[in-house]
Amino acid sequence: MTIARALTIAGSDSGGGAGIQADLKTFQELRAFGMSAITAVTAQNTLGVQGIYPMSTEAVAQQIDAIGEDLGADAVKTGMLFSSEIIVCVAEKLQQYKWEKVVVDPVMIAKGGAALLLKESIRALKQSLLPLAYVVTPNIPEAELLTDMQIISLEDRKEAARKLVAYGAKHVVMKGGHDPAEADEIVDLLYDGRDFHEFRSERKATRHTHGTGCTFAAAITAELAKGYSVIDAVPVAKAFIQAAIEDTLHLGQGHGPTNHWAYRERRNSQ
Ligand SMILES: Nc1ncnc2c1ncn2[C@@H]1O[C@H](COP(=O)(O)OP(=O)(O)O)[C@@H](O)[C@H]1O
Ligand SMILES: Cc1ncc(COP(=O)(O)OP(=O)(O)O)c(N)n1
Repeated sequence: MTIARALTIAGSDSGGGAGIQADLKTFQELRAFGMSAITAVTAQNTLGVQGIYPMSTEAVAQQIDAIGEDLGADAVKTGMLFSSEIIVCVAEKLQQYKWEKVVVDPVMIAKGGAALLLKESIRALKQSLLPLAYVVTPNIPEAELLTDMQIISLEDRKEAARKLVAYGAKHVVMKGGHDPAEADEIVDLLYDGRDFHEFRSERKATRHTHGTGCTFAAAITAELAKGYSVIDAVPVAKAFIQAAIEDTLHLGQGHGPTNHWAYRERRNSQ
């Protein structure tokens, strides 16, 4: 039996809804063996981010080496990278181990407003990491900052996706959760450098969406690790996050986490 191996390089969320914790839960639920390299430790819960403690680049590099020299990875996801130094270090390691199935979730600002990436590091993300991205998964505000353009319409999103491919990403999945129109339907847009594909779902009226972006990108990563194509991975990730949002856990006093076992439970009961 072949075991799909998925590595996440991201920050730790003590509240368990986003970051490394969301990624590993998602990998496990989708039957990929999860591994991690932690870039920063955050003290965080459903009310917000209370503290950020970045790791040294030596510590990040050593964790990645520990996996690259022994277990290996079929797909890699990057999340919160915090600084230009960590971005450059991760980019070097991705190249050293020749990892190609790389999902870059360009995490910048948490829902509560905390900066998870230093403003001056957006340039490093663009220059060092985007050319290595097999898939990049920005939300609309992240896509705006990466492309220096305002995104209002679907046409704007398409223009931004073309720019991201011009920067070197092979595929763009632009998430629609932050659509300024707040429409009843959410459209996540996939661009493969040639064609656009729209993935539509019902917008749930809930405050329990902490970690949706991490979970969605981790689900894509798990599917890629298992050998599926991007066009096949995105609908699975979409069904995974929809179930995780709908079957809410009602945890915490603020933006609660999503339910990472909902997708499996739904399938088991079919
Ligand atoms: N209220 C919601 N109802 C249903 N799906 C949602 C909702 N909010 C976000 N999603 C889905 O969750 C994923 C993450 O979206 P988004 O919120 O845009 O990203 P991020 O968490 O990075 O800000 C996307 O697939 C999006 O369609
Ligand atoms: C440690 C850590 N990494 C990433 C995030 C952002 O996660 P995201 O999925 O974008 O969800 P929100 O924070 O926006 O709800 C995070 N909060 N912490």
